[in-house]
Amino acid sequence: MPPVFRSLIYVPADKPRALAKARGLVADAIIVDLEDAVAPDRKEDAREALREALAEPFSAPVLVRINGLSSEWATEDLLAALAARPEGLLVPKVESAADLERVADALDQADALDRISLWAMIETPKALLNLAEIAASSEKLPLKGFVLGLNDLAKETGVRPAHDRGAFLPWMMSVIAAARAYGLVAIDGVLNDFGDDARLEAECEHARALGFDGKSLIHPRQIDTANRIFAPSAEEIAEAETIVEAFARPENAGKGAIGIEGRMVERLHLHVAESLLARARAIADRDQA
Ligand SMILES: CC(C)(COP(=O)(O)OP(=O)(O)OC[C@H]1O[C@@H](n2cnc3c(N)ncnc32)[C@H](O)[C@@H]1OP(=O)(O)O)[C@@H](O)C(=O)NCCC(=O)NCCSC(=O)C[C@H](O)C(=O)O
Ligand SMILES: [Mg+2]
Repeated sequence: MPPVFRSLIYVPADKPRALAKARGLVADAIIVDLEDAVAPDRKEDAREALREALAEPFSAPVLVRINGLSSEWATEDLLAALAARPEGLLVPKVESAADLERVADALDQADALDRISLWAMIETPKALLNLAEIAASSEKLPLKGFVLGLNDLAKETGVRPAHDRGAFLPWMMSVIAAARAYGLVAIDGVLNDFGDDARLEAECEHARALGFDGKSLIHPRQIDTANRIFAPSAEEIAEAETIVEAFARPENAGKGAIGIEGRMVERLHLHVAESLLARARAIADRDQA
């Protein structure tokens, strides 16, 4: 089954009510945050809350976002995260493959390399310049995906975020190219205006059209929109079924390209259709769980 990551919601580790709520949310992953959502003087409390929270099950896989590797909190965060046994670690401000190797070494020492996946935040100019080597590190490290950090990218580059996200487009597409080259999941950045449903819908449609698998979120009200837009629509499923059925007909056996309703359809489209149907099945399974 292909992985399903339509919606990944950040939850500040030091907000007990939000953590309690997150346990039952229908997001595809929960990111318990020790980094930017937690004030410097709350870092220790947040680590303690993380340990307590992960002692009980969540309805979705949990990733823990540690503080940046160059921060004073990184080592303690790593230890706390490893003890809490999440499904994944989200590493912010990754700038090179060497950064991920450092985290993987810590996982290795804790005998956790085979049970905790790594996710890299792409949110600095150096990460953009080093995307190829960061993605290629997945050949030896348990790197599962990229999560865009558009707030930090705006801060670090001077880009002024606009509704159409035009200035981010080349970087977003570079992330998609690097992710696809190495079979990684690609997740769009957050929309800070969590009360703006129309803008959320537009950003999800935009990200899906660019090839992203899902969106990172900051508020529970954003989950349903992301889950709906990053899932294949009924129309797309029907179209994919038509293609699969057409290629299965005896008269089309051995043909590389066929015509369906006035349109050329090649075997590569059959593979796209089969992937879409597999994703739709995986999402149906996830939604029933
Ligand atoms: C953004 C918020 C601070 C808004 O909080 P608030 O005004 O309190 O929201 P509500 O009153 O509407 O909350 C309603 C109930 O929902 C719960 N809630 C709110 N947010 C979450 C959440 N993220 N997960 C789970 N539950 C949540 C509240 O507890 C209320 O429930 P109850 O108390 O029972 O009534 C707040 O939403 C928030 O803190 N969001 C997460 C912020 C965060 O994590 N930020 C860091 C990640 S984003 C980032 O860093 C991006 C990246 O790195 C980049 O560079 O771009
Ligand atoms: Mg950030």
